[in-house]
Amino acid sequence: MDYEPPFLETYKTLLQENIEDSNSNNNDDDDEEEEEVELPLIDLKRLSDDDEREECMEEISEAARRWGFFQIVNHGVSNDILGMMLFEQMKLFYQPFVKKSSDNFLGNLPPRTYRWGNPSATNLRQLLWSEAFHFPISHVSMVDNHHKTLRSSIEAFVATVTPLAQCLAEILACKVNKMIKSKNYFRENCFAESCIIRLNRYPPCSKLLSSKLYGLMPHCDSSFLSIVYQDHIGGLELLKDGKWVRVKPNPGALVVNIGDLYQALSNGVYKSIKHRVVVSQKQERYSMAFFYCPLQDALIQSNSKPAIYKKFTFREYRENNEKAVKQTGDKNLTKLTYKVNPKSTQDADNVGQSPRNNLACCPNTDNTDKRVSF
Ligand SMILES: O=C(O)CCC(=O)C(=O)O
Ligand SMILES: [Fe+2]
Repeated sequence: MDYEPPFLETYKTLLQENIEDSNSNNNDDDDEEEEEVELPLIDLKRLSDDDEREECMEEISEAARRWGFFQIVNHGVSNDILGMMLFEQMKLFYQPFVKKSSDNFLGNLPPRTYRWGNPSATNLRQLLWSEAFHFPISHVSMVDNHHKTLRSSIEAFVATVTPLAQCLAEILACKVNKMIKSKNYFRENCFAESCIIRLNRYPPCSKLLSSKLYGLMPHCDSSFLSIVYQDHIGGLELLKDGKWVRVKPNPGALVVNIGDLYQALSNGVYKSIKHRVVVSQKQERYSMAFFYCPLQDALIQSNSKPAIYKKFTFREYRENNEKAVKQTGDKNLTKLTYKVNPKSTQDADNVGQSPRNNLACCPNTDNTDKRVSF
């Protein structure tokens, strides 16, 4: 199939060495089957009901504290838009590999808009059995007219998912006592153009390899929060109480997860949880992630005292992530370097301690404020 990236040819040596190695050591540590869990499911329709709104907001906050992950229905992003996105995504990935990987395939976009595998992998775990198109939203307008239905679908998706992300961010903020100084923090710092979208495809993978490599390595997202649409195949796993668990796929819902920026802003109340994607032996899988991010110079500083994290700008954080990936292969170390007291045990694993329900910046305390809607 001419659309598949040449994983086997490109990583031949790495694959041979590591497979021989693991066969002779018989040390496959991932034989154990992970437990499957259902993420807390939140019906956002309840936000429009005066009797249920408060309880629904509380559930969102609780899920973000305890799980760092939850799923939402009646979120306002229509099935038509999601269906169109999936259709466009499949059309894109089914283009021949030589075309997808050529310069200017989509127009005048930066070279790493399309990415696959991991050129710097030194072992199988780093290889990444996946391909992705990664667009800062500010680049979407540069997609040329050969792909205009892709461009218009992304624009329609972004137009509904950005207010959804802002609404969730504001609900989370109002549930942590005095977390941010201004109730307009997200409106002033996050815009559609500061966000990122990533279209993922995970090709099927042979039985021999599928247990030895990842579609996406364990990572935390750098966003405030991420909103993910996935198909029915499954493969997303997250670290829950120190153990990897499989997330039961629900294509009728969107998955929301807390990113590093929100963990820092909430002074560790909300958890940016490590997650990864494992690959299927039989079927390809699609997912689409929207990363709700601020402008590069936005300051991330929790107003809660004592602060667990030093203040930083998003630009600084991203640059340090890039350095950490180059030096150690693991961007997750960046979060630790921002801890005021790296030895302190008070962090995101120690959640649920802070005073709650001060609604000083809650979108609903001011009943005239109806800007947050679906
Ligand atoms: O494919 C998924 O379900 C998750 C994708 C993801 O974690 C990411 O793109 O950061
Ligand atoms: Fe992620």
